[in-house]
Amino acid sequence: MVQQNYNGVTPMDTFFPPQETFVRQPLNYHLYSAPIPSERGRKFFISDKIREELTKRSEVSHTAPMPGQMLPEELQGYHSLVPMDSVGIHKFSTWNTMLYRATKAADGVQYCLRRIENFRLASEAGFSPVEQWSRIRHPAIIYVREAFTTRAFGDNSLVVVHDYYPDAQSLTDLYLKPKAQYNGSRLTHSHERVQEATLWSFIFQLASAIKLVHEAGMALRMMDPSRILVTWMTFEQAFLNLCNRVRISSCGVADILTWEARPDLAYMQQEDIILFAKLVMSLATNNPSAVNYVHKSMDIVGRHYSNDVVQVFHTLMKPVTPTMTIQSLFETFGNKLVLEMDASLSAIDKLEGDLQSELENGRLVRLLCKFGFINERPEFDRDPRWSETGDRYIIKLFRDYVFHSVDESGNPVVNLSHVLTNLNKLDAGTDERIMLVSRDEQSCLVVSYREIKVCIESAFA
Ligand SMILES: Nc1ncnc2c1ncn2[C@@H]1O[C@H](COP(=O)(O)OP(=O)(O)OP(=O)(O)O)[C@@H](O)[C@H]1O
Repeated sequence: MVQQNYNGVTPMDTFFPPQETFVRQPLNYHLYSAPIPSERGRKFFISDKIREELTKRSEVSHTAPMPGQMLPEELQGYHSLVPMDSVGIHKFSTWNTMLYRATKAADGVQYCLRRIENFRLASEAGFSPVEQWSRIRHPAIIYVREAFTTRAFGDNSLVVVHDYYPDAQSLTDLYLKPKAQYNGSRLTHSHERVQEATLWSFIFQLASAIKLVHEAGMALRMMDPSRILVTWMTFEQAFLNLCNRVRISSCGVADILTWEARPDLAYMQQEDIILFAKLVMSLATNNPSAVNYVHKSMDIVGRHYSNDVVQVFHTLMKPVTPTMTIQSLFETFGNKLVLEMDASLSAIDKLEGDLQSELENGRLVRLLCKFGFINERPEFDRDPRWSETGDRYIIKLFRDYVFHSVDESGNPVVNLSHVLTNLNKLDAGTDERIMLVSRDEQSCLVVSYREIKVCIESAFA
């Protein structure tokens, strides 16, 4: 490393003329960052809805297993297994499957483990699809991590590991199962209709996933609404169709279960398009078997959706020919795709705005921790000089000024802006002066934030 003194002079300067001295400007980040232009209004923290949603996810990802479940303690580097829902056994074609959330010891991240009971792998080559799937990266496909067989559950189980999205809900749960509602005094059951903008968003995300998979020389092989998970929903009506994120789960499982050395790829890809058509029709009509009543279903679609959606159905419902590809569907999308792109850009802006409003919090928490370390230390309880003299006295008065102010009738002042403004000015060490008065009003000090900051630094040290 080159030695440098305060004037920026290095031994090399003997050969070069002196450089202009660099004057370091103080960072001016003591006030909350301005909101991004597209944000309406100014707010200090992320919106309540997003906070609620994120908290719910965090809660779901921390649930403990019900007692009395005989689960392996450790499984190929995964631990803390928790069955993912109360339903227990699910069916994957004819196989019984169970879903677990588990933490991987190597990275501490939670994953979704799908266990297929009593499965015997005919040959190691049966795992080759997992390798292919692990190369597929698409925002609408849940990433396939690995697969292995195990006897840890007391049988021969196959386990396929996918990324885990806490609190994800399937399209079946959201749109194909009737929801109970009280209508006056009567209990009624109704479906939630998919809004047109949301339907488009689902169509684009899934069609784009199919396109990528087909271009990689593979097939999805299942597009069941119970396997398509919604991992993020629109919260604010004003931002209709923002952030409705769908992801295809369980990719690769069907390939292992029905492994063939030479699969008929063209046939499987055409099957994908048929399955996709069935899925979209089920969603648009809230009916899982809509495809069995095409005329009636098209009638419902025509009544609730625009001509552009009907056009998509006409393309999807055309008799499948060997030359038909998912690309032909993209040709019908037209400017709807542009609208979807605009919507996702707005979604990014919105999240960026929310991120920005949380930007300063970490810094303030660090400052509050410092206060916590300094104020009211029990080991100095018997030494009143600890907080009644010198630096610590100023810190104590400042703490009282920020947190324990009272109004003229003696009621506590609970004003978050007062706290945030003062902590920010303290953190920046501004030259502005404030008057600190002791509780008994016997002493009064006028100090700058810069001086208080120095006191805190030295008391902490
Ligand atoms: N990767 C994942 N991350 C988070 N949750 C998941 C994941 N995969 C599945 N789930 C959750 O587990 C539930 C059950 O998933 P599964 O794929 O078994 O579908 P299912 O509705 O049970 O269908 P079936 O009964 O036909 O098996 C999903 O609805 C979803 O809530």
